[in-house]
Amino acid sequence: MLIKICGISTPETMDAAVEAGATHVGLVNFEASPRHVTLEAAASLRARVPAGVKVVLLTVNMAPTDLSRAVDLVQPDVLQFHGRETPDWLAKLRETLECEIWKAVGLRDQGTLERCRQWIGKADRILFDAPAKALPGGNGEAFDWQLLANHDHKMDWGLAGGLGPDNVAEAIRLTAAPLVDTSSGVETAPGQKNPALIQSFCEAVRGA
Ligand SMILES: O=C(O)c1ccccc1N[C@@H]1O[C@H](COP(=O)(O)O)[C@@H](O)[C@H]1O
Repeated sequence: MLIKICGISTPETMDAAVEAGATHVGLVNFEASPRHVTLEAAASLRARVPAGVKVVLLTVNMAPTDLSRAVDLVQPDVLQFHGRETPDWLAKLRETLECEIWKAVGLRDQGTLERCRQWIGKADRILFDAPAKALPGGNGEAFDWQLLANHDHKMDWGLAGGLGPDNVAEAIRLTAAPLVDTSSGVETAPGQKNPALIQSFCEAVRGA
């Protein structure tokens, strides 16, 4: 089971996520987010992560020139796109970059789920999240997990949106998600990650 702890912004919480057994750690470069880190800060946090744990750099509608600087500086294992990026652009990035390309999609209904087929062969993984609100993600909102129950997935995928230590086991049971992703659910306030909550989340996933 893959576990992503996203929106990490301090060395202490990065170390806590690694020690708790996260397989992926996420850094958010998006100024409107309470979890925003500059690319320089992201590079410095990235340097603490041991081989074997993958670093995910999350961006939203980033300009191509800025993206190439971000990749050079941070050297992520995964780029997570959380905006209105097009399938063709991501497919091109997938061909030219060494890192994995993930696309986050706000899952509203069955129609959205069907339209997600457009990402097959264009992204390495699709991340199902709650529909956008004030922010495109990171709102701590869950969506109707029943939409994914027994769904015939045609590409790698993961589950995000409002997951925390108290509901992640149920989410896995209902959806059989191979990867779970949390941000708000392991915080005491927006942007304030908590090591004990990170630990509880990882234990709940492993116990599911
Ligand atoms: O975390 C943010 O602030 C954020 C900003 C813009 C886009 C995505 C963002 N977060 C990602 O959204 C999902 C769900 O987060 P949550 O657990 O509901 O808070 C996750 O991938 C976050 O990393």
